[in-house]
Amino acid sequence: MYIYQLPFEVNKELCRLLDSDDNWKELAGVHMKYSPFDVNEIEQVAKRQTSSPTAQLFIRWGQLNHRVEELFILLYRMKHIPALRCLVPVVDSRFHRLLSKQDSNKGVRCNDTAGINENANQQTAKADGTYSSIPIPVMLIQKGIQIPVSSRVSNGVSPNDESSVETSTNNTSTNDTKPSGLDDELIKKISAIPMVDYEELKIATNNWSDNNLLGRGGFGQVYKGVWKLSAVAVKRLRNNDGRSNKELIGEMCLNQYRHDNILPLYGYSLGGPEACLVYQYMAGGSLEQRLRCKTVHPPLTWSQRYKIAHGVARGLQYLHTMAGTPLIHGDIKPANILLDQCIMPKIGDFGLARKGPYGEERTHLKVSRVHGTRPYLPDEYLRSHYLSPAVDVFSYGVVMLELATALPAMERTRAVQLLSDFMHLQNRERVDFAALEDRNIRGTPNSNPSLCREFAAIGLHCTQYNRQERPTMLEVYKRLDGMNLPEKYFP
Ligand SMILES: Nc1ncnc2c1ncn2[C@@H]1O[C@H](COP(=O)(O)OP(=O)(O)OP(=O)(O)O)[C@@H](O)[C@H]1O
Repeated sequence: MYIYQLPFEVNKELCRLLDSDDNWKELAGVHMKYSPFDVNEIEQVAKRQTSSPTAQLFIRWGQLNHRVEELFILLYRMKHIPALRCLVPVVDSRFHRLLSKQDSNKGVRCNDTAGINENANQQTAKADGTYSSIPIPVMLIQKGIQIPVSSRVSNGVSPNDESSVETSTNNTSTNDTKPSGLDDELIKKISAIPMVDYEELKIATNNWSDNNLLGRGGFGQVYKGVWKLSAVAVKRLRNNDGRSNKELIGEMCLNQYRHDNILPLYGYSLGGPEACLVYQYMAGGSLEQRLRCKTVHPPLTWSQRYKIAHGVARGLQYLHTMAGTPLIHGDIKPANILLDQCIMPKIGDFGLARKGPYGEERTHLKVSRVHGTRPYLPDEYLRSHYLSPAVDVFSYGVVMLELATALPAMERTRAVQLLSDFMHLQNRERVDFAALEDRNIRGTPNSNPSLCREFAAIGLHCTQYNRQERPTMLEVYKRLDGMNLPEKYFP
């Protein structure tokens, strides 16, 4: 049942309970992740219409196709027992366990997923391993059971990208974070993301027509579609295998981070033959396509390159400065930088993102597995498995070198295969980087040797071997922002 289908009496009682002591504000701000601005706006609308702010909140949240089971989980997180009781008649019986647990613990937080798992699994898993159309958190929990995270053996190379890496060590004293860890925290995060019916996506993409195919990645294919009158890109994850699920869940966890330079996830679908993620469609394609001139668009101008560098730096510094725990993207590369019709960049593909070290005194985590794309990863991560925001800084540096030169990050036929190594060598040999400017614009009216040198210098700084010598993303952003450039360069 969707929120907007809540029976009148249940809705009324919930509004009464949540209006009291402004409980709805905690629900909206803390659990549904509305900004203080949105919360204030909801309050103002309710005042103007002399209606219940909770009712206004439900109208707004309900427009995103949220379901009562999702609300039930958020209320469980709030430990709001009367509101949970009120919802009991309209949520699936598998969720009632949460209430009894909450009751018996008298407000002590607990992790109930194990109990639900067993229960839900028995009731809804079909013999062929597929799942019937059931409430989404249960579906995820079931899928979580299927993901053999601890037993999965790394193959070292991802199927589609020979330069992608995924290595593991036997180090047991790691602080690795598991995007697929289906705990209470995860349920809280995913429950704020709208679920989309698989059939709707099939229609949106013209039955997965080849004409709608935008590209292929390591996790599956991406199709253009029109969904609810909006242009979307639908990532159809291959076969629900462990890695795809892991990416799916990782992306969902990250969806709580909203920023102009982060690709918005509109929804997800788990009910069909394949899991799908629905994103905003980015008409400008990926930076990878633009740098390799794989589109009908002309080569990027320098003001566009600047806009991209500036926007990606802004998005990354946002992730890295999350209160207490930075968020590390882990796979920054041109293929994961999407451009809208105005060349505003948005960082996508959060499947490998992880929470970084907590607290100011901790500089890095030692992780058990290294994920990502080799030419964009620094030595300390590849060899020592040290994960820190400096990993993203290094990757960003390689992207800056590519923006300046359009040379590939790794070239097997080049004497020095890695672009970062190659550019450091050129620097030691005092080569003028203007001579390495993207050959598509070098010598044309669009050429800008000084900006090319500046981009290369930032790229070299970010790809310093010692991570302590790399700048933070905030420093990079400020350096870009402080450049004395004509008006047209500024986003
Ligand atoms: N939101 C989007 N709008 C427009 N095109 C997109 C969008 N998302 C992805 N694409 C296109 O689909 C291609 C495949 O994307 P996907 O994220 O699956 O793979 P990738 O990032 O290239 O590789 P991998 O996931 O293995 O790192 C992209 O290169 C891009 O061209």
